[in-house]
Parts: sequence; structure tokens; C-alpha cells
Amino acid sequence: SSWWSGVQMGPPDAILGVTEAFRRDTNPNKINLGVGAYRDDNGKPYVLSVVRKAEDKIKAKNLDKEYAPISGVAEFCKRSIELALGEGSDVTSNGLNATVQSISGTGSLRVGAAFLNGFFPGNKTVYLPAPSWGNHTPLFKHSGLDVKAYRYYDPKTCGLDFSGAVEDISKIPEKSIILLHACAHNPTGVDPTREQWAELSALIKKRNLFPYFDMAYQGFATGNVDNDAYAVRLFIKEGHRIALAQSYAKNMGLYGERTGAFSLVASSKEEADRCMSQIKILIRALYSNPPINGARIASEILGDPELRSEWLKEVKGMADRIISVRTKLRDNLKKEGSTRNWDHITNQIGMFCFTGMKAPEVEKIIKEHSVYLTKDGRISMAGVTSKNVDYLARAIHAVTK
Ligand SMILES: Cc1[nH+]cc(COP(=O)(O)O)c(/C=N/[C@@H](CC(=O)O)C(=O)O)c1O
Repeated sequence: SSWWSGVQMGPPDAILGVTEAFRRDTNPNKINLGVGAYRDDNGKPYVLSVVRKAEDKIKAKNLDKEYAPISGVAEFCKRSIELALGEGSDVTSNGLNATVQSISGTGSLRVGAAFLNGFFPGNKTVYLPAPSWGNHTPLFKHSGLDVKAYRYYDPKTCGLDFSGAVEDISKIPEKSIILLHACAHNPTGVDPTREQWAELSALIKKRNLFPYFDMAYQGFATGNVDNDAYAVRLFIKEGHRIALAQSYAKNMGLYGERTGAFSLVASSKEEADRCMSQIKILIRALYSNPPINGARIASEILGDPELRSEWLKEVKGMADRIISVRTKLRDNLKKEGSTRNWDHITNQIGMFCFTGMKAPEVEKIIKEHSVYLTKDGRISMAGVTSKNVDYLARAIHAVTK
């Protein structure tokens, strides 16, 4: 028998598998609301014009293709942590951050998880919001950490179960790790208010928990990079020593360039240097060093005032288009005569809308209307355009009335 006769056929990925099914569908009206990747109003992937400009500038420099350092393109790391914490933050000016470039948000989360598994002195269990991004659980488990949950989403209101979250977080054993979505929560699109973030910060400090922020959508939620970094900056101000994973997949459209960063905020420069040395040892054995192209594009944009301000306009443009189709979809559902309350479509923020559609309704809308979304009823609003929003509203109404 062959070596691999015992290998089982694994299930398609809950998120990326939706696109595979979408591709197989021959219905001309088909709509892909699965993967959280931005599309323009023609439903096409969107390469930011500022990215093209950065590419031209990089090309003109005739750079070589040498290995990046293990920790990545230094300029990119500097620009990335400054984007997250704001220019001239105490953390960066005192060298308290250990920041490495990694393979987009997923790789950054994974490097951070590997470091925690190796060196976290407390309870090596990560508490995720319920629900969370589908890949969080396997990602942390593969890193050797245990995974548990705290209440987050309230299906009755399609909003935040704040009291449930507070109750659960109050019971998380001290010195555990708590994963927080910095903005544009995936899959629910539900973010805490600023007052609620302040309460969470105080509670997490009281419980002596370690905050691990996943910021994959900075700029994409409100269209403003500073507003979207509010929670991260608040926690730093309140004295939390956080971990942070960043992605430029969505806010710079660098999906396939796999550009991201992992940061740890230490208590001193000397401590940051020790942590950095161990993170580099982990990276060397994982993939040695990261891809240079996306990091060069991102640092070109973040480092050039003109490109940066053009980028901020484009990312706001993407966020605004999402917000406008949220309103159109909610209004069209009303026009279709739906008696359900769809206010959550516009109350929620960022790439996703957690529609509240149950699995049988999801199956029906895929089968009968060729509208593709994940089983949990999450739709990527970026797949909604002014051209397909009517069709979508009719389809949702047909399966939910
Ligand atoms: C919260 C969150 N964190 C990290 C990532 C990783 O993105 P990366 O491309 O590694 O930088 C994603 C991607 N989410 C979308 C795509 C995916 O599932 O990979 C999604 O939820 O559709 C997230 O939604």
C-alpha cells in the first residue's frame, strides 16, 4: 500500500471554499459574498492606484532581490508600528516594541502564537470572541495553544452581547490570553463603542489578562486609520503591554503580496531586544525571512507624504462604498416588503455583515439564487454592488420571508 493510503479527504475551507463553489456555478447572476476581499462597484478586484504609483517608484530604484532580514524590511516594520500606534508614541520613541514583518495577518498571528507558546509565562489559552474569524481557532491550536471563547455576539439583536462578554471575561482565569479584534469585527461587523472599550480595558487589566489585538482592517472600518486604531491606542495608554498582528491585505489591497507585521510591546528596550531575539529564532525555523515586494510597496506609501495622503483617500473611498451598499441593501429589503428588522446591516461596520440568516436559508440562497456566503450567514459587503444589490435583496427576502 502507498504511504498516504490513510490520508482522509479534508473538508473545503469554510471561507475560501465558498469561492471555489462560486467559480463552479454557471449562473450569470451569481454573486460571491464569501471571502472578505474588496471588490469595486463592477465586482472586480481593486488595485489601489497609489499601489501602482509605489510600484513605479520602486522599479525606478532598481533594487536587488537579496534576502530581507529575518525580522523583515526594517523601514516597513517602523512604518507599520507607527501607523498602528500613531507617530511619536511613547512605545516607539522608547524602543519598547519588538516588531517583525510577517506573511500578512495570518503569518503575523501565527508568529505571535508561536512566541506565546514558547515563552508566555501564564495560562497558554487564547480566549476568542464568540464567534471569531474562522481561521483563529486552527491557527492558535496548530501553534500549541489551547482555545476557549467569551460571549461577544447577541443573535437576538445582531449586536454586541456586552454584558455577556463582561461576565465571561470576569471569569477568564488570570494570566490568560484574550484575542481582541481592533476594529471591523469578523464575522459580525459589531464593534464595542469607545465607552465599552474603556470598560473592557479596565476589566482586562483587573483580570490581569494578556491582550492580543488582531488589526486586519485598519482604515477599512470607519475610513480613518486613527479612529480604527482607537482600541489599540487606548489599551497602550492604559498601560497594557499588548501583542498586535497587522495586515495590509484589505486596507492596501495587498492580498496576494502577503504583507503584515507582528508586534510585542515590552516593559523596556532591553526586554524588547530579548523578545525580538527569540521571535527571530522562531521565524528562521518557520520561513527564514519574509517576501520583500509587498513590504517595499507599503513602506513606499507610508513613508511618502503624498502617497500616504492619497492612500488615506483611497482607503476611505473603499470604506465609503461599503457603507453606501449597506444602506442600499437595507432599503431594498424594505422595498421588497420584508417585515424583518434589517437595521443591523447599517449598524454593523467594516467588510462584513452578519445577516442572521440561518444555515437552511443560506443553503437555499446558494442553491436557488447562486448567492454565495459562509454557512454562518456572514456576507462580505464588498461583493455587493449597485448592479447586484436589487437581485441580492430579492434573494434574501425570498429565503427569509
Ligand atoms: C480578523 C482577520 N484577521 C486576519 C486575517 C488574515 O488576513 P491575511 O490575508 O492573512 O492578511 C483575516 C482575513 N480574513 C478574510 C480572508 C481570509 O479568511 O483569509 C475573511 O475572513 O474572509 C481576518 O478577517
